[in-house]
Amino acid sequence: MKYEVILPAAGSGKRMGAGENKLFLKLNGIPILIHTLNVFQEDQDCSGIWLAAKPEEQDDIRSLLDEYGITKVKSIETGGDERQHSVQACVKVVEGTDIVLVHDAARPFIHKEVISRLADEADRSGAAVAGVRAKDTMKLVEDGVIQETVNRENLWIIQTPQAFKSSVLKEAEERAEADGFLGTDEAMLVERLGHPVTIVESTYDNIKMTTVDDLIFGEAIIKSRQEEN
Ligand SMILES: Nc1ccn([C@@H]2O[C@H](COP(=O)(O)OP(=O)(O)OP(=O)(O)O)[C@@H](O)[C@H]2O)c(=O)n1
Ligand SMILES: C[C@](O)(CO)[C@H](O)COP(=O)(O)O
Repeated sequence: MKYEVILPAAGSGKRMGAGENKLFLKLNGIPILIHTLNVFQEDQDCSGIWLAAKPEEQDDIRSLLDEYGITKVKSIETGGDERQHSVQACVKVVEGTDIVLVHDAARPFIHKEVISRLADEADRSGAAVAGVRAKDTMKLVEDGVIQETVNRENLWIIQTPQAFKSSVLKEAEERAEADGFLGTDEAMLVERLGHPVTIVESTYDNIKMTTVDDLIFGEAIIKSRQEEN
């Protein structure tokens, strides 16, 4: 199933504490942003990439695209203060296919096979997100005190990509903007329309590079994949 992908890349990486956008940090000598872009550059089903980036970082990103031979980027839009605003900037202009994926530029290890299942499922149901089952015992805590142990059978940890029919994503973003609603992922915006969102089982190594520990995990994932090949 052919798709376009939106990659929000306009974050600050505060929790990484590197003093710069974490997407420029290198794993195995290559910037995190390029690892993520390479996944979609190499996927035959991806017909175009729409990036959101800070204005002052766009020239550096264009240089990286040239250096690493990334040719599928159709547009670099100006990101906003919140992730949702960055995604919104791209949703307003994305065109090309009926299926649109949104994927954190900070998740460089997504598998092609998961992307493919997400695009197929979005084509069938209109909205599908990647997720993994909660593995640990889960508790609801208030003011440092456990309120209850939550049945983890029904708990999923949600990742990106999140895949949508273009019309569903555009309506969800428009309604959120009009209502001043801010969510932490696109599924939340679609859920509030009353539209069902399906889960596609992903992998635990599709981590978001968020804190310094993730750089160590990231290097280990790359090493283990190199050993597999
Ligand atoms: N205003 C924002 C905030 C985030 N993002 C992007 O959304 C993805 C997930 O966000 P997160 O991991 O929270 O990144 P940061 O905002 O950079 O991190 P932090 O919250 O630690 O500052 C990243 O690819 C990030 O670049 C974005 O495009 N625009
Ligand atoms: C969209 C997301 O990756 C799903 O897990 C996540 O919500 C984004 O992370 P953030 O740290 O809340 O920006």
